[in-house]
Amino acid sequence: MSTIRIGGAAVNQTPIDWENNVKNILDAIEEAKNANVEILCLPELCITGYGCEDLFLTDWVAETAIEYCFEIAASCTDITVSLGLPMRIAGITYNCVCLVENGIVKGFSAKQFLANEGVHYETRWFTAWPRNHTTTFLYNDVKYPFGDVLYNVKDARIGFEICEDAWRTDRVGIRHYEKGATLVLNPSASHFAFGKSAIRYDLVIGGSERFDCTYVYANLLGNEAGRMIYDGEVLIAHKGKLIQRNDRLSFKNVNLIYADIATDSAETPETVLTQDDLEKEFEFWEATSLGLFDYMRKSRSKGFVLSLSGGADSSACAIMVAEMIRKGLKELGLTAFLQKSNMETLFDLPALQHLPFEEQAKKITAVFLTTAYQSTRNSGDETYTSAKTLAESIGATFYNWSVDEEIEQYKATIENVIERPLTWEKDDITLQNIQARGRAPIIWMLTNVKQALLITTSNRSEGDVGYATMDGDTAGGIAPIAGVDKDFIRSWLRWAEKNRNQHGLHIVNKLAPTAELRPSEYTQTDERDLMPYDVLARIERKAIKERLSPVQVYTALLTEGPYTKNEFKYWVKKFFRLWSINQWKRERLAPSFHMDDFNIDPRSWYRFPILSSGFAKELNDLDQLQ
Ligand SMILES: Nc1ncnc2c1ncn2[C@@H]1O[C@H](COP(=O)(O)OP(=O)(O)OC[C@H]2O[C@@H]([n+]3cccc(C(=O)O)c3)[C@H](O)[C@@H]2O)[C@@H](O)[C@H]1O
Ligand SMILES: Nc1ncnc2c1ncn2[C@@H]1O[C@H](COP(=O)(O)OP(=O)(O)OP(=O)(O)O)[C@@H](O)[C@H]1O
Ligand SMILES: NC(=O)CC[C@H](N)C(=O)O
Repeated sequence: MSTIRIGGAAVNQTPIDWENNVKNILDAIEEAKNANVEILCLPELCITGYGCEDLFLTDWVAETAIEYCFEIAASCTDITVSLGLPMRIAGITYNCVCLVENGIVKGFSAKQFLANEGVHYETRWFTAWPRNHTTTFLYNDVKYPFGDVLYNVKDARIGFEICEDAWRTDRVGIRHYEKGATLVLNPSASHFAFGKSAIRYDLVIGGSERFDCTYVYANLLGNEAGRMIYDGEVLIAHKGKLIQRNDRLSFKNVNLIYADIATDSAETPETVLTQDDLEKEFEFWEATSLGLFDYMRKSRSKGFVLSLSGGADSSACAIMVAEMIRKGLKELGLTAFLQKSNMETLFDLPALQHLPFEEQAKKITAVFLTTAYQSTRNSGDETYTSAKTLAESIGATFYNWSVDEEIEQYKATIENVIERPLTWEKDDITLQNIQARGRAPIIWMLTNVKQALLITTSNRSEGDVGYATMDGDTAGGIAPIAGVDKDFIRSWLRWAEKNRNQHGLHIVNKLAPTAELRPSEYTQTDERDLMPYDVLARIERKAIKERLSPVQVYTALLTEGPYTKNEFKYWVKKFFRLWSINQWKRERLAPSFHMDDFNIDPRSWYRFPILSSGFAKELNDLDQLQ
């Protein structure tokens, strides 16, 4: 039986980091050649990185990319490789892939369906290539086929579906099948979102069945450019069966898999795999760990600083950094993990090497994560104990100080100039906000000392309704949990205590979320200030993801229960009112990771005017309903 060995590799690229990107590509090719892979698929736009944004409109990025493309091509001896790059022809940019066979460029295929939904804005940079149209591209006096091209390599006839090309009902593979393709390669840059892998399985396995072909799918890997995380999924399917897949969300730079396909028989290979079906909590843990690791090293920061209140949000962020370290150590090993973090000079490696795993992880966490509990007179003992217990359990450095004196000083200065005392009855928000702001300068100061990243603990529910003090608890450079709602964060913490053995969470998981900004006699809780978090999450989904009007949201909630009409009406009005006046805060939040099937970040998924009527007519219509 004659077979062909086909592979796909995920690579962890960074926009215009030519050295890193080319090295990863060459390493993937080398690894593939060592494994006798004959045809290798690499991800979309892997030479430049997918997230170059308006750089795709420059001439020089495309010019540099094509130079690197030919340089890499020269080293592709004894193998066929696909290389993704932007190409500019007569001032128009196309999203392309180059096929190289044994060191020779065979041609270029251009993307026909551009991704322009949710987090994708490809039509801003690229022009879609018309189907069935082929031209030539002239480079160094040689003409190469360009456009909707099919390639004959060994016994295979190769066609490309470049990511979104496969996501349409009228997908490009249909025409490739009609033209006799036997192998479809799919170089992708498909952002991570909960449960999204299942859709890819349908496209890949379904495509291989429908087109009676072998199908190779290779996604980008890692937090490429700041907000989007790519899970590095690689799938190989043959005539309706999944025959190879990799582990997603790896900390490695290159993640290669391959399979042997019979070219002279209709038989399907013996090993048939099922879907890598991860639960949402597990995916959140893995994706956020990888997102943080890449963000830290690509921003050249030395670890993280966190204002740790002992409540759910800051504790979730602390656990994520601890998990990032443990995952990195397990996957890469001690030396490689510290080297990749650019932090190895901060450690005595020989001393660390002899420690058991958890001891090692704790010592590293002490350097990577510095936390501080910052009390005011309204802080409770329980939150202090919770913060301290958690920090100790993961090994983070923990400081405890009071910011009361500074806050009292600010208060006295203002009282002096306005010539009246500030009181909780009259000045509630002012007195709350100064406490949240009083914590910001000193935690930023510690962050500067450490040359670290300040984590902001903002979550999506808070972002919906602006329940945070600007330049206070929003202070920070990265917001790792801003892509998920508070209800989910709380359930994830319970999951992490049980499933990740994070025993330090036992106090956090018993506390009711509170800002702890009012004196204790006011018994402040988030849900009293706002509404039950599960209702907030339900309204958010209907209003933002499903794009329903206030009346439509209210009507849908009534069918679900279990609250009264008046309660729902009050909360829906509150949501839309707070949502609209707080758009400016969402514009100013630190970069956050896209996690769910929607988010509220105006720079990635959801755009909304900063100034608007505040749904005046729509909320009035809701009021009129019986
Ligand atoms: N469109 C716009 N563009 C620019 N600025 C705009 C603006 N609209 C209002 N503003 C300004 O925004 C300011 C008000 O915003 P800001 O000072 O942030 O304060 P604000 O949103 O009024 O209040 C903060 C809220 O967050 C809650 N909080 C704070 C801290 C921590 C926690 C917690 O859960 O731990 C909760 C607190 O209970 C309160 O409900 C005003 O000065 C207003 O002029
Ligand atoms: N006593 C404190 N010490 C240190 N940081 C604090 C303190 N109180 C609040 N913060 C900071 O302000 C952020 C916002 O508070 P918020 O109440 O929204 O979150 P949380 O306390 O982590 O969780 P929860 O809302 O469940 O109590 C905290 O995550 C933390 O970073
Ligand atoms: N790069 C792309 O074409 C991505 C689009 C595709 N719909 C995805 O989300 O995976």
